[in-house]
Amino acid sequence: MHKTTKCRCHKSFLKTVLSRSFADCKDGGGKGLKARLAKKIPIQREKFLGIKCLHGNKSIGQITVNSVMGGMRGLPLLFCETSSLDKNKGIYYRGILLKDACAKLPRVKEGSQEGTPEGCFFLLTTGLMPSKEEAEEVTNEWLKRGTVPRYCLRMVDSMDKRVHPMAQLCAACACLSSQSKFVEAYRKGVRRADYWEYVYEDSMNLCAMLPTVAASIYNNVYHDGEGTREIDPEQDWSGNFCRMLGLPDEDFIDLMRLYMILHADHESGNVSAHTCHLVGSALSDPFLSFSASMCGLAGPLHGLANQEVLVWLTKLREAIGDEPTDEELKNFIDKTLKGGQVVPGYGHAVLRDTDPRFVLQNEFAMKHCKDDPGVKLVTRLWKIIPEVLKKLNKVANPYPNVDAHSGVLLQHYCLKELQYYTVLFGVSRALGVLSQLIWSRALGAPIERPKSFSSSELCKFIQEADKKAGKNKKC
Ligand SMILES: CC(=O)SCCNC(=O)CCNC(=O)[C@H](O)C(C)(C)COP(=O)(O)OP(=O)(O)OC[C@H]1O[C@@H](n2cnc3c(N)ncnc32)[C@H](O)[C@@H]1OP(=O)(O)O
Ligand SMILES: O=C([O-])CC(=O)C(=O)O
Repeated sequence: MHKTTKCRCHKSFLKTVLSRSFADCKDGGGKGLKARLAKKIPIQREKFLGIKCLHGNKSIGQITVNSVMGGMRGLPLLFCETSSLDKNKGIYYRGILLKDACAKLPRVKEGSQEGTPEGCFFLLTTGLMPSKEEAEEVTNEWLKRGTVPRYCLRMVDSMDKRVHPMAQLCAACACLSSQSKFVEAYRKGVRRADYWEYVYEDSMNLCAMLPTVAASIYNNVYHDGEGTREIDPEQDWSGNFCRMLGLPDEDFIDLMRLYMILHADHESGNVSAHTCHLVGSALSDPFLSFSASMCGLAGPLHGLANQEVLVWLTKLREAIGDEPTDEELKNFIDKTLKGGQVVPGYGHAVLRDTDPRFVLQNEFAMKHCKDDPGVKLVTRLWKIIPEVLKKLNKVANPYPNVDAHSGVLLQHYCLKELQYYTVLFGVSRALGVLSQLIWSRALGAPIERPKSFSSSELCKFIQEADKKAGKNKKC
């Protein structure tokens, strides 16, 4: 928000601005992703400013003691242009239900049955469904920008194999910060209104480089550094990534395209997106902001849950085999719960039904590998685990989330190394959190800094509120 322009807004002008919808400017301006953004950003900036000037004092929620002590769950607090989560229907990318977005994204590669993550990035950033040519343009941009600087690869190559692949990803992305165009421009005193252009450049470069960085981590940890780092200009982003992982099977590349689209964005309150936004709000560059975001994704209650699911399924299969009875499954789940552990891949902070990202992966599995024992087991557990969790009478959402399915699909296509799975999630999440970061800088979002309370301050607050309400209890 630009303070100097705040007071000069004319109400009638602002009202006109607010009546325009984001999709109104379909022509988008010049060709290419950046030109389209350059055309849209001033319009959205006026709208953002207009909302703040005209309605800034309106209340849209209430803060309770639970909000402060309960992880801010459910508080309507954050701004997010790229996607929005409905607790029952799941995520909408730019107003389009994920399932429909997957269906509509253009199929770019001949023979491919899935859209491309590059097209998804175009959708998330511009708010427009790309044509085939526009999705291809992003692919070509990323092919041009994909070379990773030697010093970064040298650092990755020097990592001990015992360092978790997610810790390696965080380190590699932080080290790329020295490439930042944003840092360079900031040092030269670039105008605040132009920050977004440099954040855009960094974000495009980071997305382009991620497959090589991620595949190098994989090959170093699991294949003694064997494997190519060459980018093939005939392949798209996912094709190159799979080739570098040594898994060039066409169906697997299609799975990766789908996977990268499904895991990209989940509005801005989840741990990885919020972290990227928070760190970016201090004007840390996109490489550092993304690195911080990945530190959050690496937690077992968030992205690492997909690794935990496979660990849990492996233990289950070792204990009761590939085709256990329902009773045996229920007993195994009970044992997990009695051991004080959560059932990984189940539950969600916001969703209250089966995660559509789980369903979309299951649909892929039914098409390509329905007889795989892991897939069959995950499909059966989808019915059984909720029955058990419901009986606890405390789990807000007993249904599977995105992480409950991905592992068995990766196993089917021979990507067996569980500790690597969250890196794939991270590569995908870059598309969403970096799109959000471009928009945060484009709209001039300020530094994030909520107020905190100590327990005695909270008690004082409660006593005062009780006094006002005529009660007189001690905290
Ligand atoms: C990409 C993603 O991040 S999707 C989420 C991935 N994470 C997982 O799959 C891990 C397993 N799930 C969980 O731990 C939780 O469901 C979370 C972290 C996702 C959400 O947490 P919350 O919003 O606190 O869930 P909720 O309000 O339902 O929690 C209420 C209680 O149910 C428990 N609970 C929630 N989910 C589960 C589960 N899958 N298994 C067992 N218990 C659970 C909580 O631990 C909590 O118990 P407590 O009161 O004794 O502390
Ligand atoms: O929305 C959340 O809190 C977690 C999640 O599913 C995601 O980030 O994909």
